[in-house]
Amino acid sequence: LPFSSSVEDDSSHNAPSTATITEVEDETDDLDVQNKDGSVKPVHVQWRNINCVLMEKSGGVNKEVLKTISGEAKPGRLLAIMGPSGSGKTSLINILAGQLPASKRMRLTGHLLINGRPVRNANHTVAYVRQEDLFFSQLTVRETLALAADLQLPKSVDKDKYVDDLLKRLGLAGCAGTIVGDKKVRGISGGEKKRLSIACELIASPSVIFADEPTTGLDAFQAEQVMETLRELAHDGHTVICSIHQPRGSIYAKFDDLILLSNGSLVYMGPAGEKALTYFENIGYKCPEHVNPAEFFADLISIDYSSPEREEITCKKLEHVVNIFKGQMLESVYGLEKVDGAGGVSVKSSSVKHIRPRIGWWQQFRILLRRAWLQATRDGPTNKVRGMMSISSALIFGSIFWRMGLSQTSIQDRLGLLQVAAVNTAMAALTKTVNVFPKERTIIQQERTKGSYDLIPYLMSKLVAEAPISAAFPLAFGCLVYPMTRLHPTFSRFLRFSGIMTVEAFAASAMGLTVGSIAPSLEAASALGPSMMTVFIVFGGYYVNEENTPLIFRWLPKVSMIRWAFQALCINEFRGLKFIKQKSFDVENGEQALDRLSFANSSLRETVVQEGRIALFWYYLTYFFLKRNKPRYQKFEALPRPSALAECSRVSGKSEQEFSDGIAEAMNSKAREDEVSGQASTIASANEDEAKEENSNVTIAADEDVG
Ligand SMILES: Nc1ncnc2c1ncn2[C@@H]1O[C@H](COP(=O)(O)OP(=O)(O)OP(=O)(O)O)[C@@H](O)[C@H]1O
Repeated sequence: LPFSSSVEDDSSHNAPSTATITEVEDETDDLDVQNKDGSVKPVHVQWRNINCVLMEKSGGVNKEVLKTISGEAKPGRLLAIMGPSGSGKTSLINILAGQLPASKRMRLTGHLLINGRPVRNANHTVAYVRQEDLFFSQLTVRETLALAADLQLPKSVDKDKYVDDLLKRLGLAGCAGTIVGDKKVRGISGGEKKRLSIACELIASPSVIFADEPTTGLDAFQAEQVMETLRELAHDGHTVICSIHQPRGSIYAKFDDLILLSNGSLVYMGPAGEKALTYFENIGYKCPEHVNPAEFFADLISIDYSSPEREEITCKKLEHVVNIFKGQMLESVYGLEKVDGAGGVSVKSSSVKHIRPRIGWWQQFRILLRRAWLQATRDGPTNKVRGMMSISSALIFGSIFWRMGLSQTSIQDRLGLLQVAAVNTAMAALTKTVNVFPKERTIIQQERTKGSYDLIPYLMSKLVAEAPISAAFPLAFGCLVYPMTRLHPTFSRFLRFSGIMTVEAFAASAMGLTVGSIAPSLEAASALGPSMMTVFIVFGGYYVNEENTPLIFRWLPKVSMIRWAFQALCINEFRGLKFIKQKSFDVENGEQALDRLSFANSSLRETVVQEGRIALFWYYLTYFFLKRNKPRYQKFEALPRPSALAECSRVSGKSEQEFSDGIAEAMNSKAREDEVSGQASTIASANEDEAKEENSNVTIAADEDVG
């Protein structure tokens, strides 16, 4: 269990004000998540000279998000990253968690060490509690945890007991039976959601817990409870790193260590509490009595943009405190030597590893089917809206096309009704899916990052769970519209009518899944889905005859789910129908009507098979895009090793420090690239070698190459 506490006493709990970094004794090669007795394995996270730069398209530096940030987080301690808005807290926490969203415009350099080793060699498990809490809204707290436990824990673990322990430990026992809820249905509170997020993350037994602004949007009491939870987890042996904007005094008192950031620069890194205040007092900034230290720091390191004079004064003050801390840091063991000496200069991989699911496809399918079923059947508001839409549109169309009869004009009415029925069914299914799936996609991407399950069982479970519900709405529509309009009046035709609409709803829903898996946001999906569907409506078989379609668009009717549904509905309706003939050129029977639509030679079976193929095609595309569009994280770029650094510095005419600080810029500047081109291959080969041989003679080889 993640909670059993047995953390070795860390003598650095009372470290001096400028935190010193000591290499953690790592006696075993195995950096497993837990010790054999089940306690959390201590993980020491260290980072050096992290530079994160946003580049302009032209190659120049647009913004320095983080400027040469170094620090550490120790097991058994709660580290808070504080700073004004835009100071780089989220960026730093993302980098440390190995989950900084990748961007072509971003350059990330520096070192990240886990228990003294480059992060790629580490085997630690990371939990990341994000600002946004994403859950399946219709599941209860207990169900949410139980499903996560079923997917992530080995068979040998007593899952019920595990979940009970988690619920108790995180203060969620009281709301275990309450649904999580969303904007439409009220569920648990914001603080409970945050603690549920933490609980879900704890199932993987992480050694390091990251929490990005865990108190945002919570009231004071809830915020206090969430922070208390994180503090307890830290004291249980986890390494806890959280970012926080401006905590109240009682929350600040829970922090063991503190990082202060402003404008991407490090203002302070060391113990929180009195020691941090003493540090600032010693450099001339005393916190007045009875003032919340967090507020004091915020005032000290924020830039006041109210007037040019205030801006200049506050910028100078900030520069002053940043420089003082930089000086102290350079004097301490924060310097480059120790890390570089360890032989690891470039860290090319992020700490996010691809974890394989623990259980087989069948079990994954069963668990996910249960979740999808609960979510689909309990989502009362959505189902109610869909039901009402189906009934109201059936009543409207039923009234407009009331008792059509068998006159010549009824042929046009029939075609109109069948077309609007096909359009209505497709649109309803598509809209429902694009409104729900983008959020679900984020959840499944996060779960898949944790290795909870594979995509195929997920998609299969979704299809199976939603099938009865997706079929219910077209059936309700058909039940009303069919007798009202007096379509071909046999029961078997009615059943086929409903079946065709259901298959079409599946195809439209599958297209909604694809749109939801490629669109970057819910808004984009809501715009993209209906506009794609409009094209399929135009080529839906009613407005443009396929034979008259320009060659370039000929493929469109073939992939339009509306066209195949319309064609199938027409075949179902017209075959065997006799019309009242008054003039010689009148249409005598349904076959003739089908002939005029170019549908005479196709069979119902063929059209339904085509519709099924379209559904499968969209399902496959959804699978493809979900697989392909998994979150990508920014990687650290290679930095020169000391010897090469010295040579680069000599060539560029800059000091080593200057060269190191500006390396991201240098990497992107064409001119500088040319300047250091002689060293580029050296650096690359040195870093490649280093991946193979940690401490060997790579540096010598690099030196020789440079020579
Ligand atoms: N991918 C990006 N593209 C553009 N700007 C970015 C990107 N990532 C970070 N930034 C900028 O870097 C700065 C730091 O951002 P970050 O989100 O880390 O700050 P923060 O301290 O967490 O802010 P807040 O407290 O408001 O969340 C901001 O000015 C932000 O606009």
